[in-house]
Amino acid sequence: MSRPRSTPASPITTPPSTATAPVADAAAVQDFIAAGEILGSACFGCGPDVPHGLHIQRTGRDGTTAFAEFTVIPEHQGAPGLAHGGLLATAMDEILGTSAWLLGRRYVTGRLETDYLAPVPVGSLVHLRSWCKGVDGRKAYLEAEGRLGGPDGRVAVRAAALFIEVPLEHFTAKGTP
Ligand SMILES: CCCCCCCCCCCCCCCC(=O)SCCNC(=O)CCNC(=O)[C@H](O)C(C)(C)COP(=O)(O)OP(=O)(O)OC[C@H]1O[C@@H](n2cnc3c(N)ncnc32)[C@H](O)[C@@H]1OP(=O)(O)O
Repeated sequence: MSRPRSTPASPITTPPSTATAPVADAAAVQDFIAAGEILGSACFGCGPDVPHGLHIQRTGRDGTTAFAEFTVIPEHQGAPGLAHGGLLATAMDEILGTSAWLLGRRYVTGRLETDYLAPVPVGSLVHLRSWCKGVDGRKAYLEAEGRLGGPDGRVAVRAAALFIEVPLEHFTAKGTP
């Protein structure tokens, strides 16, 4: 059996040689407030009004690196006593999206790749971190991880993603359900 790769990224989520270093936008926090007015409080990842949502709390940022945490509750269970893998991918998506928005533009997930390295028991406090590795036109290349036992504890889940910049209308225009 081969060992896990040192990065979760496939060629699709690896920045090409033409990518530039990410630059955090100082106005992004203000943009988040405007984004919050659009997104509301119903986000499954971070919305406070979703009864069994993840209730992810953003705890800080450093450049384009975003930090957050959430607690796995019984409603998040998959296999007995353990967090559902899809739910952990959702947590990765949320923290990746937060890092992408620190770039000061509007991004959505185009591709999400997730590695599960250790089981996450119900009751765990999961420490999330995400950072941007590069930007190439509308594409942003990001990675994320979720740790147990503290912000520098064991990595239980990690992800790589390609985010695509979109116009405001992506969120405001109503398509056909
Ligand atoms: C107090 C309140 C605080 C608020 C604080 C806010 C903070 C904010 C936190 C947000 C936290 C939530 C984070 C959740 C984030 C989601 O979960 S977003 C929801 C899930 N994602 C979606 O719904 C996206 C659905 N897909 C689409 O809408 C469209 O496919 C896209 C992604 C916009 C792209 O469509 P398009 O604009 O027509 O562009 P297109 O030409 O197809 O693609 C552009 C380029 O990207 C490439 N590409 C696109 N998709 C892919 C792919 N899957 N694989 C490879 N390449 C791809 C294309 O090949 C193309 O490449 P080039 O030809 O330019 O080289």
